[in-house]
Amino acid sequence: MAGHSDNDLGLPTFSDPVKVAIVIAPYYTKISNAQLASARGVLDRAGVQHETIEVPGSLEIPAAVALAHRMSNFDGYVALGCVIRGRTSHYDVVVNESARGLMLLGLQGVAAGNGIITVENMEQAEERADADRLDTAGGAAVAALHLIALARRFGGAKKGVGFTQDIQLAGDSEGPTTA
Ligand SMILES: Nc1c(NC[C@H](O)[C@H](O)[C@H](O)CO)[nH]c(=O)[nH]c1=O
Ligand SMILES: CC(=O)[C@@H](O)COP(=O)(O)O
Repeated sequence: MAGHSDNDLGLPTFSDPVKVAIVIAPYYTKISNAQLASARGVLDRAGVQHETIEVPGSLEIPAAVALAHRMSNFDGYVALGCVIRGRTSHYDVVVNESARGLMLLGLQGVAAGNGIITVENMEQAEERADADRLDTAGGAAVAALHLIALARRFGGAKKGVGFTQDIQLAGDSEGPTTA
């Protein structure tokens, strides 16, 4: 089990191939190496194909997910990063806007697990990146897989979730991008 949860949903199984993008901001090498190892381990155990996309910082992760979702054929995404509070309010910008971006994509039907660690110091980051302790990266990979399974269970739902409008992206002839 990842994080503080005492509930383990296990790994979903898939009858058709699944392709996942790990989108990582390797801001702190030791942390990102641990995150990658855990997330890749979960995806390998699930029998899922995956590839890794790197961006400079966590603030770029939602845009990278949106670009990949629009221009490639991934079934889901695992967002990995580590944001450690500094001496200004920039921490709040990075944390809040990366989370908001991923949530908005999720509400548009993008299957994304958020494994961006948001902490006060490196000690807290190490505890959350450690696969044998809080394992937030593994948890994000499991979350993405469950959202992919949900999308397939609903048959790749095409209509919106009711309170968001699918965004018609410029140049999209087939209509809004959905999962
Ligand atoms: N301080 C951290 C950052 N900051 C960089 C931003 O994410 C972004 O790349 C920059 O503002 C340019 O747009 N990013 C992290 O992932 N972690 C940090 O601790
Ligand atoms: C999360 C950040 O952007 C932060 O690390 C930057 O540090 P500072 O707020 O001291 O500029």
